[in-house]
Amino acid sequence: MSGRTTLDKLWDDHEILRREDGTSLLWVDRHFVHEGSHHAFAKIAERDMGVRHPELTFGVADHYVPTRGAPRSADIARMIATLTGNAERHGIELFGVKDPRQGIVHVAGPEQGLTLPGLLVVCGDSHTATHGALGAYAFGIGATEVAHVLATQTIWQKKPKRMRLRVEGALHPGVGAKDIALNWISTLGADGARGHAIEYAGSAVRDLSVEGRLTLCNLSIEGGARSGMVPPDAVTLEWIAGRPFAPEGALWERACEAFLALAPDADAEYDREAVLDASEIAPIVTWGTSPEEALPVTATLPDPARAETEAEARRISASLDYMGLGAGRPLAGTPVDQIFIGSCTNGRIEDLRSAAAVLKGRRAVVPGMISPGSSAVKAQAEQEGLDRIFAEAGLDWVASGCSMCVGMNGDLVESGKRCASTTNRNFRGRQGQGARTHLMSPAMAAAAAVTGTITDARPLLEGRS
Ligand SMILES: CC(C)[C@H](C(=O)O)[C@@H](O)C(=O)O
Ligand code: SF4
Repeated sequence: MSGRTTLDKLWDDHEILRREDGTSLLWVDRHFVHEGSHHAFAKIAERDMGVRHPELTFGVADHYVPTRGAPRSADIARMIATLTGNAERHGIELFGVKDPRQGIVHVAGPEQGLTLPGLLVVCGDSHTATHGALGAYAFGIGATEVAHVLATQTIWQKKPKRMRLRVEGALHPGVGAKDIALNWISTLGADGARGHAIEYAGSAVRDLSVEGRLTLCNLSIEGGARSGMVPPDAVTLEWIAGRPFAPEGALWERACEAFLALAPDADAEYDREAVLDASEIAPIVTWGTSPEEALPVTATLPDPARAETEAEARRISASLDYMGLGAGRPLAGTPVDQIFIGSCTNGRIEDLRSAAAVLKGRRAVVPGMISPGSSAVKAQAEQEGLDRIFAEAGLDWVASGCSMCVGMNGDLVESGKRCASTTNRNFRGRQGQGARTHLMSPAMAAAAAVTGTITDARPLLEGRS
């Protein structure tokens, strides 16, 4: 028998039983809920069921929280109140609007030490793969499954195929985790990793900070993967040590041993392998309406006339049309109307530092909003004086939440406006009806702010940290 991958180890540790059809019942160690989980609470209420393990479930207000002042409408306020009510009713600890631990679930969970290596983590949210950056097996689930987890603390799953994505070599300065992710998604396609759990490996991944790994795993789902994971190493342990919910003392020592044992065995076999050369990755920007429609900032836009098939030509035309872009023109230099920095993809402290490195001493020529991924990130950024750099650049520094990533709190991009955004989805209407979204890294969004166009951030970073 060959050795086990990290996924194999986590799967074996959580499998309670396997049905004849190959579906397994898995134990859930950590369950996160947010405002959107209200359907699931309603489902268990209908059947008069309680929450089986409220101490293993944590609630976070994120999708609907106001980033300025009070909620914009009674409906929005009700979404937050419903979460609060459900948490109280079932004895679930909640990081509510005013709690200093509040944040986007995929930022706050890891930050509080609730996401640990070896845990099976679920949430009714597609970007739950983010938590895999710490060596957890984490995936998003639907409302019926959320109800099942609330009622039983278990979930039925078919084991995904195992894929290893190695990124070897060193990234150039000004290129980061977001660029690695958009690079592989544009190469393999938005469906490229379907049915697979990705384990990220290679020297460029090992060299990433945990923040970078969280960004990388966050985008796994945009390439069709069920989950993304970085096997725990010394970087992981150092990042987790001392966080509020992390094990302490002798327990921590024992935990570290167990965490490191989750690395794949040397002879582990994967169903699929892919390799990227880090030195070939440039800052990437999306031009279309799917994260796979992405190109290096130095490239020219595609031309439907040069497409290989008619279907592809139609798809390119439709995307260019929606985005209001001309075929074959350079991507750099495209004027933007506004920028947004934040979200569970790029709202962490390092993201804000890299945006600040570009913005320091410069003025934005278009409006923009910066929403930290959590209240703790906000406090840290303010302690470092990043908020002053943003304010001096003329950008709005607001409270933490999902905000303009999806606009559920009312932070929307107007129809026809073009937004340089550090988020993870550029679907039609994602940031508002008719809104045009270009996904990019925080440094690139900052560069767009100071030039008013899609711009290579690298020259603006020269001589800066
Ligand atoms: C609203 C929520 C359930 C949704 C998701 O599942 O991902 C959101 O977070 C998103 O990013 O589109
Ligand atoms: S920040 Fe965006 S992607 Fe992340 S959970 Fe919120 S809405 Fe979803």
